Order: sequence, then C-alpha cells, then structure tokens
Amino acid sequence: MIKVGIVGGTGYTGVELLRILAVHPDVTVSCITSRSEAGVPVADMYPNLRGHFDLAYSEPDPAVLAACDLVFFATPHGVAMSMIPELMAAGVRVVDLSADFRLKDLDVWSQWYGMPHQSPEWVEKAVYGLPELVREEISGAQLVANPGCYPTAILLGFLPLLEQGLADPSRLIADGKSGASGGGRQGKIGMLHGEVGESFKAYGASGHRHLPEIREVLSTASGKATGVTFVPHLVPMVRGIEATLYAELKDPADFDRLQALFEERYRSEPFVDVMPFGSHPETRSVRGANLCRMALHRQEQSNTVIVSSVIDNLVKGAAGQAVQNMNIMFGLKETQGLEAPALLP
Ligand SMILES: NC(=O)C1=CN([C@@H]2O[C@H](COP(=O)(O)OP(=O)(O)OC[C@H]3O[C@@H](n4cnc5c(N)ncnc54)[C@H](OP(=O)(O)O)[C@@H]3O)[C@@H](O)[C@H]2O)C=CC1
Ligand SMILES: CC(=O)N[C@@H](CCC(=O)OP(=O)(O)O)C(=O)O
Repeated sequence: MIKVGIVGGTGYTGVELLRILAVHPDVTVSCITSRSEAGVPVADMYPNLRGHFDLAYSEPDPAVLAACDLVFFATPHGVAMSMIPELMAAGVRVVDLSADFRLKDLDVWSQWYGMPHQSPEWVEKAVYGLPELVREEISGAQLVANPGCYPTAILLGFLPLLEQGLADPSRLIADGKSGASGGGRQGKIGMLHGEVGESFKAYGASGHRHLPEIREVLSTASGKATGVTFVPHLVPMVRGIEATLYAELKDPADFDRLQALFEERYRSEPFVDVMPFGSHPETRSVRGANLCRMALHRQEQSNTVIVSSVIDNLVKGAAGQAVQNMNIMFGLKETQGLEAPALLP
C-alpha cells in the first residue's frame, strides 16, 4: 500500500483527492492537514466521507509528511515550495496541485505569482504532469507539478494541431469558462452565490497567470514561440470548465484529416474522449470524472478550426489528474481509482 499524505485537506481539491482515494485499492491516507480544522475528524467536516476515513485533520508536520511515500499539496501557491527541500531530501515523492513548480522560467514565475521562488533548485527537476504529453518523464519523477485547470483543457485541445505543425502557432485563441469552485473554498466576495449567480463575466483579460503556463508548454511541444490570447470567464455553476479554442490552419486541405488525426492522437488515452466532428461537449458530461472530452468544428467559409474542450476542474483539472500522476509514478494501472463515469444530470 502506498502511504499518502495530503497538505490542505479542507479545500475543494483536497477533499476531491479524499473522495477519489477513498476507493483506491492501493492507497492508505495516513495524514491530512489543515491548520484551521486541526483535531476535527475528516468525516465530521465532510459527511460524504463518513465510513471511509477515521482520520482527523492535523497541523502540517514535516516529520510526519516525511514518513509518507507520496505527499499531495492541495495548498495555495507558495506553500509547497517552502517544504519541498525537506521532503525531497527524505526521498518522498510529491504531486503539487499548486503552480509552484509549473513554470521553468523563474523570472516569469515571480512576475505572475508576486514572490521570489523558495526552491529554485527543484524547478528544473520538476516534471509538468500532463500524462498525455510526458508520461515517461512522470513515471521517473520525484516531483510532479500538476497542471492548472484551464491549461489542462486548453493544452489537450491545441496539442494535436501544434505537434503536427498544422496551425499557425502565433495566432491561437483560448476562450475559457469556469465554475466557481475553480476559485477555491476560502471566502471571497466575488465568489458568493449572490455575486456569481445569474451573471457571467470575463476576468483577467489583460493577462491571467495561466497564460505563461499555456504559452510555455505549447512552445516546448511545438518547438516554436507561441502566441496565445487567453481570456477566462466565470460562469454561474459549481464545477466544470469549457474552453473554446480557435486556430488558423495553414493549409485548408488539412481539414479533411483533422478528425482522424485527433482520434489517432488520443486513441490509447484513457482520459481523453474525441467526440464525433461537430459535436458540442457539455461540462455536465464530465462532472466528477477524470476526463477531457473534446470536439472539432469548422466554421463555414473560414480556415479557422474550433475545438471545444470540457473538463471537471476539480478532477481532470486537479485531483483526478494528480491521482493519475501518482498511478504513473508508482507503476500502477493508470486508471486505478479513476474509472467512474460522470454524474449526469
Ligand atoms: N479549485 C480548483 O479548481 C483548482 C485548484 N488548483 C490549485 O490547487 C490548490 C488548492 O486549491 P483549492 O483546493 O481550490 O484551495 P482551497 O482554498 O479550497 O484550499 C486550500 C487548502 O490549503 C490549506 N492551506 C492554506 N494555506 C496554507 C498554508 N500556508 N500551509 C498549509 N496549508 C494551507 C487550507 O487549509 P488550512 O488553511 O486550514 O490549513 C485548505 O485546506 C491551489 O494552489 C489551486 O490554485 C488547481 C487546479 C484546479
Ligand atoms: C474561477 C477561478 O477563479 N479560477 C481560478 C483558476 C483555478 C485555479 O485554481 O488555478 P490553478 O489551476 O492554477 O491552481 C483563477 O482564475 O485563478
């Protein structure tokens, strides 16, 4: 059994990790932290977990975490990087759900996250945990940087086009929409039901911290500098991201082979579903599932290919992908604990 610790177990992604790990046959959760709820039994706080966990929340203790085989950080940015050197020295493997190790360029990281990096020596060694892109590297990694939620939906949709050099990499557009759980559980006025309900708005149009992450991964994957316009939106739902992606095809004749190309690219991927050409994937079709579902479109009289990509931000966009990465790191069946279909309606 893999002995797992979770730092940040009261937040949305931490509790989603617990929900998934509750039925994972190869894992025991031995430690789950919260500073504000230390001493409170997990099942008292989250009754959906009654009967699954006897644990109570505890203060983060590096000595206890160092005794785990793997630690998940489901904490705000800046927390994991302060504890990583000690855990790495103890031989613990880590999947960090925050953005601390996602960007390779430290100056760009500091510019977007507003603080100096505390573990620069581990940034280079960390592997960006998008299994559909770098599965082999993940299997040997000690530290995996779990991708951001918007980047997961956007990268999976753009990758087949850029890997094959079919689209102009300088003119990509990603229009992202997220449910409010993407903002986390800590109180923010902008996330109150009275603010989010019956409303729909763009935010971060002049630049969002996921922009450098999307740009860096696409540039590495395509071998070319990539120009992406990314605008996120907040929609009045709890879970889910829909990303509508636009790319200019260099040669319109390639439209005829795009569907086959996407199907081939993801044929052996258990967590990517390419729907029939012209479909409109819905966020509710992936709610609770570790799945990115996508579909291609061609708008009439244009060379623009449109990809609609949906994920559950808390599952394929966070906790599910983190467990997928753990499975790969420990040589388990990649789908272990992640096979449940979406909840619908
Ligand atoms: N929500 C989403 O859809 C996604 C989130 N992420 C990322 O995952 C991480 C967690 O997100 P989310 O679950 O939404 O966040 P929440 O705000 O819901 O939860 C944060 C958790 O971290 C703990 N925490 C906060 N500060 C510290 C600290 N200094 N030291 C130790 N623990 C701390 C909190 O508990 P306590 O304060 O009691 O210790 C809480 O359990 C973030 O980096 C987020 O950006 C990634 C993809 C998607
Ligand atoms: C709706 C909402 O607020 N979404 C968050 C992104 C979700 C998230 O937690 O970002 P990471 O995946 O990088 O951790 C935001 O825009 O900052």
